[in-house]
Amino acid sequence: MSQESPGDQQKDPPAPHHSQARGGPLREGQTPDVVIEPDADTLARSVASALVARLAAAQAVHGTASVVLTGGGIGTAVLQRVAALAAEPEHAVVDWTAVHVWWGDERWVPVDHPDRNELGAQQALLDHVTIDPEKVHPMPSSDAGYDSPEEAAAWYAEQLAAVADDGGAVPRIDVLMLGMGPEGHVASIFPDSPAVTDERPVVAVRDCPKPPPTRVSLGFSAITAAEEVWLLVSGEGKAEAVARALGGAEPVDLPAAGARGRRATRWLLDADAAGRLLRG
Ligand SMILES: O=C(O)[C@H](O)[C@@H](O)[C@H](O)[C@H](O)COP(=O)(O)O
Repeated sequence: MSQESPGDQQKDPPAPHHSQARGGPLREGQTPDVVIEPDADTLARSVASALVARLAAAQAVHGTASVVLTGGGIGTAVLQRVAALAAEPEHAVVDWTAVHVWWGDERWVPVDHPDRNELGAQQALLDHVTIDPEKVHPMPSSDAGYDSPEEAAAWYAEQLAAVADDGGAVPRIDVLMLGMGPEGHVASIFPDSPAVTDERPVVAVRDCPKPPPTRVSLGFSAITAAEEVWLLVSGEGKAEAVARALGGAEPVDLPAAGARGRRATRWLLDADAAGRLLRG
């Protein structure tokens, strides 16, 4: 994204790194942006720069910023790059003590389990910046004292609602990042699963086809309440799902197709993940 960053709202979208998706039953104003970088490392660097810029801009307007993190390889690589930027005085433009940090999903495992997305985010970013612990909102772990993931999901929904300033269910979320599985799952919303149609902002997910089988996830009502949804996708194994999502797949078949932001939806891809998109 040397020419265009996904967080830059001011510029017109130039080719070749930035093109409009075609097809699909999208309403006006919902057409996703597609950004294609040559490889995963370049993608992580450019998304990190864009995220820092977007959060700094949100802080300039609102005083605080709010981000939803994702696990996964590219999501974690982005956080590592954000930490690197925070260590460079000329790029340390985000006040991390004024950032609300949320998660898109979490595995129902003990707090110190390596599968926890929270642990990955701590190691990649949160241990390397000065944060306000009151503004960091991990999803509960299985050993946190909740009887069930359903109870934990309800608690997380309360946390979101508690800081929503308009009496709504979800606070302003400036950027919500999602990885995508090769079959099109986002957060822990899997194809043909009850979470696809669950209208609650936070849901318990059981019998996941990918281990661990039990999780807590934001639902579509929370995901689509975000100002901007950024889908971070790298690798050839995702290329078909990317093409189907941008080609108008139904969210029940391919949940990533239902991940849309209020103001922007950005598909941030490496060349391998973009390999089956039609050009021209
Ligand atoms: O267990 C999961 O549900 C996955 O970890 C998922 O949340 C992840 O974000 C995507 O599958 C993308 O992961 P990659 O970026 O590693 O491909």
